[in-house]
Amino acid sequence: MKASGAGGVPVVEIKNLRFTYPGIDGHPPPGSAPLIDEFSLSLAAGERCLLVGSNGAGKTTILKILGGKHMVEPEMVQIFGRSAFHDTALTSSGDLSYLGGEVRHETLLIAGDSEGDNAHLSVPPLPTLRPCGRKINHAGPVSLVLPPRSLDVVPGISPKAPWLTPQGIPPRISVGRCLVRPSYVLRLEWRREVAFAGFEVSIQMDISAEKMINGVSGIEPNRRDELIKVLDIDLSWRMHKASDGQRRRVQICMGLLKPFKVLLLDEITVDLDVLARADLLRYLKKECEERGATIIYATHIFDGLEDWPTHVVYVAHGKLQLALPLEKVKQMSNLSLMRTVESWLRKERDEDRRRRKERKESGLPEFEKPVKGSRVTGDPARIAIQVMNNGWAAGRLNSTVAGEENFFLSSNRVLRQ
Ligand SMILES: Nc1ncnc2c1ncn2[C@@H]1O[C@H](COP(=O)(O)OP(=O)(O)OP(=O)(O)O)[C@@H](O)[C@H]1O
Repeated sequence: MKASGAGGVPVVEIKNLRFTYPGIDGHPPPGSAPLIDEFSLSLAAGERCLLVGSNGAGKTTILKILGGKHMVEPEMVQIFGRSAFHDTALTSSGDLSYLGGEVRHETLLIAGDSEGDNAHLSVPPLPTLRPCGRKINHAGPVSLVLPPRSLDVVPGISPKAPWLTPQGIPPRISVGRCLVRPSYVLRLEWRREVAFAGFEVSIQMDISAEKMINGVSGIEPNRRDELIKVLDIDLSWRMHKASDGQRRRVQICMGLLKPFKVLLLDEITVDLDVLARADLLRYLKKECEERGATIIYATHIFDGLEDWPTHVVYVAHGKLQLALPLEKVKQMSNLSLMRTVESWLRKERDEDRRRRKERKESGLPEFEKPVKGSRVTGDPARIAIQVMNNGWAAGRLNSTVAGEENFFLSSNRVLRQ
């Protein structure tokens, strides 16, 4: 099934997307079913797509793939005809913006050593990413590997890793008792249970909202002022003392400062009061109508959304179920949008229950057993070749380490001082 924008050139194009969360072994276990499968969608400039589905349906995964956070084959997901994962300029320019929800995937830069510009083809296997005795046992996907001279395209270098600067990385980095000679930088992601602003700056430290917002350079002052007004931000708020909703407003403001062309929103309005949410939705609609921005918004909150989207996309079990213009949805059902979606989800749940009952009655386990350690994206034959070429399939490296220890340095040539 496929949704098409109103005849315009597609800005967002998903073609037969197939994705399974990769793991550290880099190989697909036999029989693993893809999490997202045969998913196609196309959206044009100015369109606002509401992405709906039950918990675990795959909405966040789809948004993150669109945001270039998971590797898929380039032709499967294109933004302005470019692969979001491979073409990092899409996000670094601000053209493509992802604003995540409560549990945010934070970026981690790892320096290591590998030869040449094709560093991304020779990422060392996981064990070599454990220098200094630090254990990496829980992870985010490897989303980007860059040779150091590409470092300036990585947005939001964390101030917690002062050795990483937009100018490049020094020839030697000292970490604890280790001296690392890096020639590539790995960008990993991992889940973190605290709110973060875009730009990888913690928004729970003792810093004013003003400093955070004005600290982003190259922003058009009128746009900044308008966002501060729309989100009703008091610039004197100290972030460590702000309420969840106040912090969330600053996070959203920072995520919208650059005039995005495509915005991916993964439920970010949970902490907002009714007024803030309504004003934000109005602002986003205006961005689409006046600037031709395209927005995909995954949410479970339908308040104020009745006439907001131009399209509604329903995903269940990683598969596209419906992708329709809002008018078509309204023609299909006399109910409100929320009640319509509720009826879809109810039907899906009843189907699931019926299937489980049938399995049980025929002596099978009620729930299908997930294959552990699922691994691969795209066509298995092609992936096999990629794995052979680079010794690395997109993997997840999860970190349970918090605070200062968030930043790992790794190398397959770690020198002792
Ligand atoms: N890092 C991960 N590794 C393996 N599986 C994952 C990972 N993240 C999510 N999943 C699985 O992928 C499926 C889809 O998750 P996803 O977060 O995309 O769903 P969602 O539709 O956004 O759900 P919700 O509405 O609850 O936010 C779930 O079954 C989830 O368990």
